[in-house]
Amino acid sequence: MRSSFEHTPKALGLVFRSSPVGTLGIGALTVMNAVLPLAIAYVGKRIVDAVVARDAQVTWHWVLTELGFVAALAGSTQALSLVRRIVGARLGLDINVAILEKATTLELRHFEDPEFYDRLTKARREASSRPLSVITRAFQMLQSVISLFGYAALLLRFSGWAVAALLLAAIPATVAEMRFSTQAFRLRNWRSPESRKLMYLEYVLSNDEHAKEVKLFGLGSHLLTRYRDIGELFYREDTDLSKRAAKWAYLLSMLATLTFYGCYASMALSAVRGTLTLGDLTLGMVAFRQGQQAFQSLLGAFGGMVEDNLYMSNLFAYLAPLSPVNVSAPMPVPALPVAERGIHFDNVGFRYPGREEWALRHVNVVIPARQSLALVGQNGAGKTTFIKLLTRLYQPTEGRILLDGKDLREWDESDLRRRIGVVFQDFAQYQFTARENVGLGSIDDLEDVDQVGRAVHKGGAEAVVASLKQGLETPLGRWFADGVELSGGQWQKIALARAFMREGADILVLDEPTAALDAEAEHAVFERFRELTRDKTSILISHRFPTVRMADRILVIEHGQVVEEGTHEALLVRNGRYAHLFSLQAQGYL
Ligand SMILES: Nc1ncnc2c1ncn2[C@@H]1O[C@H](COP(=O)(O)OP(=O)(O)OP(=O)(O)O)[C@@H](O)[C@H]1O
Repeated sequence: MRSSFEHTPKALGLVFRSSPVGTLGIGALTVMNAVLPLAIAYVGKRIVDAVVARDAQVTWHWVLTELGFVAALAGSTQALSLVRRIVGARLGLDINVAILEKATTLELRHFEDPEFYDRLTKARREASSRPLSVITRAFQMLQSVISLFGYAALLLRFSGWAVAALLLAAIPATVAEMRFSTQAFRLRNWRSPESRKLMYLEYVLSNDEHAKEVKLFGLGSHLLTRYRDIGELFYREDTDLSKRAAKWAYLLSMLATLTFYGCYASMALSAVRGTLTLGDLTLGMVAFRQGQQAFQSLLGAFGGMVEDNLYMSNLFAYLAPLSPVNVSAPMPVPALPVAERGIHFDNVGFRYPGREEWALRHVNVVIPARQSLALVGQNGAGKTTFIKLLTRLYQPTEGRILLDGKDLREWDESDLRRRIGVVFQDFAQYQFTARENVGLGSIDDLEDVDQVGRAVHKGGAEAVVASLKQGLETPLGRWFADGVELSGGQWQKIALARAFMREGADILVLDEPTAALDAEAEHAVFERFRELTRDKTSILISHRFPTVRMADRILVIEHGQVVEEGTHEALLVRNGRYAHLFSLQAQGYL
């Protein structure tokens, strides 16, 4: 039971911090909504008594009083729903911001971890509405308790049995409701991976990125069938549960109705016998029925709280501090003669989370400052992984990486980011303006048009920008009005320019961002890149040898290990793996 409510105080805190005045407003209006119906019931009795006594003046007086109360109740009910909407809107925004804020602090491994992704989806799904629901229900419970005590006090004047019957008859229905809401929660949580599949299929079927392939390969009906199959399964499960819940709700509400009519009959007979006035009978009936509703609503709110707490456990699990990365602490490796400035991979090994195989193993590489290095290897050899480790997107599973003699793990995140400029092969295409697409490379200089201009020049994107109607201020991509879609190669030049925004960076990494360029254009880009990075450390990955041979030094990676290294010429003389790959390409096989 305790665990059913453990998130309630946190949720209340969340709502209160989001809208303190609104929360107090909900509290005050809820109390009014509880007290006014009691007053109306009592006034009703006085009206009937005055009518029976044939006293017109008193009747008028009470009728007008009741009118006043009813008007006040209508006002407070409206105000309550208005305040709730306002508080809900504020809270929805605040929680979504908190969820996204958390997302910005996540590591790459979290986004690639399906379990964590599930948690994020679950948190986003209902999180913004549940905390408000908790507070609404808490106040609803308060309102019901006040009403219940009021009606019970009114009823006690006639019969203690009536009060007991009132309370007992509502319990089974509530227990059933609680059970069904727990089952609904379990069902939705359990099928959350399937829900993500559903969302993904929806995405593939409805976005421009996939539209070409979906049409040309005729995937529409196949994907739609998959979508429909999962959707139909969900539909069946949901309707089954709803039907069962409705059946039990009906049966158990009949129990409450029977109790009500039992009491009604007994009080009516007392009135016939003259032991109860007509006013008392009216009051008794109103008190019984409303009391029964208040009690049911109390228990309903209680069940609802249990349900909200279950859903909120998803939100709080997501927002909870993350477990530290499961890797060895900096290893007490004997100090090696490292270059004063430069990068040192010291016996580095890495396994992706949840994978058995090593993506990289026993990598020992020293890259002195200002050297240009090329990584060569077949698909899946581990080249990108090498870059991900160097940029600390992942941390080595074993060994360590030193930058200027200091373990990467000990570097301050922002210092490290400032020093490294990277373009990955799957770089992002932001649906923003050209200036923003470039400027995002150094967020503090987003507005600095001169710096953006310099980066555009270095990235070789001048012609691209010149072809845009509104120049740098042209929105790119097709998502928003007036957006201009670029070709793959043009996007790559924009992404290159983005990397050059970091003017302070002394390590530049290009992970095959030029695949969409023709061989000549790629060569030109790398020549320029080499020129611009003469006094910097540069690392490039390319499958094209004319580009690769420009580097001072080449590493050949195979199955996660460095198998050869040296200059282009030295590697050719060696006549090993590199020479083999080179001759294949020279003959036009690669
Ligand atoms: N996010 C990931 N999660 C699990 N395994 C991964 C992940 N990314 C890569 N791998 C695996 O790690 C190995 C090395 O991949 P990596 O991307 O480093 O290769 P690469 O040499 O850059 O290949 P390519 O030339 O195709 O870009 C591959 O076996 C790949 O399947």
